[in-house]
Amino acid sequence: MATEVLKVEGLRVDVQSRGRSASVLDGLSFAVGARQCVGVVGESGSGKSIALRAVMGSLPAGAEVRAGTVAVHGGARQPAGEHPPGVAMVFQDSFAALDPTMRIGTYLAETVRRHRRISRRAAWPAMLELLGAVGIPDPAHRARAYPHELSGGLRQRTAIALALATDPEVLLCDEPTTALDVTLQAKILMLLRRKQQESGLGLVFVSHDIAVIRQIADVVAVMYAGRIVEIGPSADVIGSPRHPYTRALVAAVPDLDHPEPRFASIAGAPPDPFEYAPGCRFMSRCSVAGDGCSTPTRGLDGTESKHRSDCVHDTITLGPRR
Ligand SMILES: Nc1ncnc2c1ncn2[C@@H]1O[C@H](COP(=O)(O)OP(=O)(O)OP(=O)(O)O)[C@@H](O)[C@H]1O
Repeated sequence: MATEVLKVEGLRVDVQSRGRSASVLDGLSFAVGARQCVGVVGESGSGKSIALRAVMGSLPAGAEVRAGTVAVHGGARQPAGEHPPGVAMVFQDSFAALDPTMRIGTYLAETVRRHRRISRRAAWPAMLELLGAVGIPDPAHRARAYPHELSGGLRQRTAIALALATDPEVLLCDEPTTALDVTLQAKILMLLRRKQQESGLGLVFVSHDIAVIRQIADVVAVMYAGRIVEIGPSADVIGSPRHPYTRALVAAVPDLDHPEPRFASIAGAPPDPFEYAPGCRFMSRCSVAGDGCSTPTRGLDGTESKHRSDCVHDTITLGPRR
């Protein structure tokens, strides 16, 4: 792998509800190289957002990091839960990222000024350049708008510009293009790709849309019930999935070349985190589950695992497949 810009190891996050506690992330480990994009897919509730927020050090109330480390740019491993330097995030909800009381140009220019330690006068054109780079038409005019005066698409692009204003080495993106139309989505993906090439930016890109992930990700991590169940080069994971869950997920994508595209869905629902049973969490929905899938074992990182290295059907790791 190229220079590693982010390494996450053994991340565990617990949430509390009515006096009970559940691990919604369980021993998550992955790495991102410079210019690399790690795409994260999985059903709703699998822990994609919580994973990014835990790495960013901005978990919602009620969620807490219980274990794990984060290292940036080959530096020392730090306990997860603090905002690591050089890491920025684009949230699903772009409203939350912007200050509703400030014109977007003022807010963005202020971020640029503080980060680059330049004068207000110098920050203004730099801000306009950023707005232009994310495809905002007529930046000088738009810069005077307040967040609520912008369409969802323009606001989302402003949020991306804001994240890029800090010149991050790693950008965590939580469904940043989901609300945008296909053309705009493609533009944003191209912009992120360009940033990767220009500045070596490493990306972690969460999406429920495998088509988008296939377009942007070099590596795909598939999450199920708080664990990564399969991770590897995207062509392999999407093209020839090994884990029964990944297979079901890929099979659920409609065949868009078919005259009448049809969605298949995965029967059943993911387990409630407060009810996680020992062993494989996909077992109850798995078409090939058998004896032994409910026996807990320990993975290399010490976490209970039936889903990863010891799934009877798969051995799922980064790197070339034999
Ligand atoms: N603030 C919170 N308090 C308690 N539980 C939470 C909190 N936020 C998330 N959870 C729980 O953590 C688990 C993972 O949620 P998360 O939002 O990370 O899933 P996701 O994969 O990002 O889903 P989606 O695709 O719908 O955004 C879920 O079971 C969710 O109910």
